[in-house]
Amino acid sequence: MRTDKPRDPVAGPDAGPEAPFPIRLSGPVIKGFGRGSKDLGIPTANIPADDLDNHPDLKTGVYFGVVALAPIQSGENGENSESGNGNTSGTNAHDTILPAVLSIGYNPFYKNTVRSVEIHVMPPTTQPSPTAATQSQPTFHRLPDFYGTKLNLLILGYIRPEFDYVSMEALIEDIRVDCEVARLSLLRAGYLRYLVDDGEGLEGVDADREWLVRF
Ligand SMILES: Cc1cc2nc3c(=O)[nH]c(=O)nc-3n(C[C@H](O)[C@H](O)[C@H](O)COP(=O)(O)O)c2cc1C
Ligand SMILES: Nc1ncnc2c1ncn2[C@@H]1O[C@H](COP(=O)(O)OP(=O)(O)O)[C@@H](O)[C@H]1O
Ligand SMILES: [Mg+2]
Repeated sequence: MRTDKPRDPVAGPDAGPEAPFPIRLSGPVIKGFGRGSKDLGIPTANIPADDLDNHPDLKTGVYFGVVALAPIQSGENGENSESGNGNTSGTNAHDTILPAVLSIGYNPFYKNTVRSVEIHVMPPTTQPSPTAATQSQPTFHRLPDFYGTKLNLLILGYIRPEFDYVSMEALIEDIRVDCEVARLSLLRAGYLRYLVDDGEGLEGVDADREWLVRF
């Protein structure tokens, strides 16, 4: 169970990801238990946990990183189904590397028996955070549904273990703080370079950014 200890505002070393990070996971977005949006108001894109077999030492918990979504396929007549997809964020998620916060594990609050990998995609860091404590009514980022789309995820750091909670409100509040920790963590130069090309030409970073948008 979570204690009332104040949370650290950032996670991971300031200089940038430290081994075993960055970790690459990818897969098609699959159906979960349908709780993220319905119960919590926090959509999470679930991907198969199979890739975790390559990382047997990776513990369950909450992590931050960056994601990219495969481009939307053109329709039968060659038209792009992008138009009218209801994306109100002002950016095309399918063109962009976006910040993310994720949980890997058994969701102790719900007592799942299978391990899941669930990613909450956040708005670009250039936009105001919808989950900031200063918002009168914090809300979680929502895109048009993208089930079946291939998603590439680069995990850059560990935030905390998974907990059980006394109430759903307490779980939601902790996930809200996770979003803020992820955002502030990614705004440091050593992490921001995964979201935005900093022109430094760092070999590992460039290779990871290229991998992210290769589908
Ligand atoms: C950043 C983040 C942190 C989470 N932390 C916890 C946690 O500590 N304990 C828990 O039981 N579930 C946690 N969850 C998982 C939620 O309970 C989960 O997203 C919800 O059950 C939705 O599942 P679904 O995708 O199967 O619908 C977390 C999810 C996210 C995105
Ligand atoms: N910001 C977002 N992050 C992740 N998924 C999102 C987001 N906005 C919309 N979605 C969509 O919502 C779905 C997840 O909703 P959720 O309620 O967690 O259902 P499920 O239990 O099927 O995973 C994702 O698969 C995706 O299609
Ligand atoms: Mg989900």
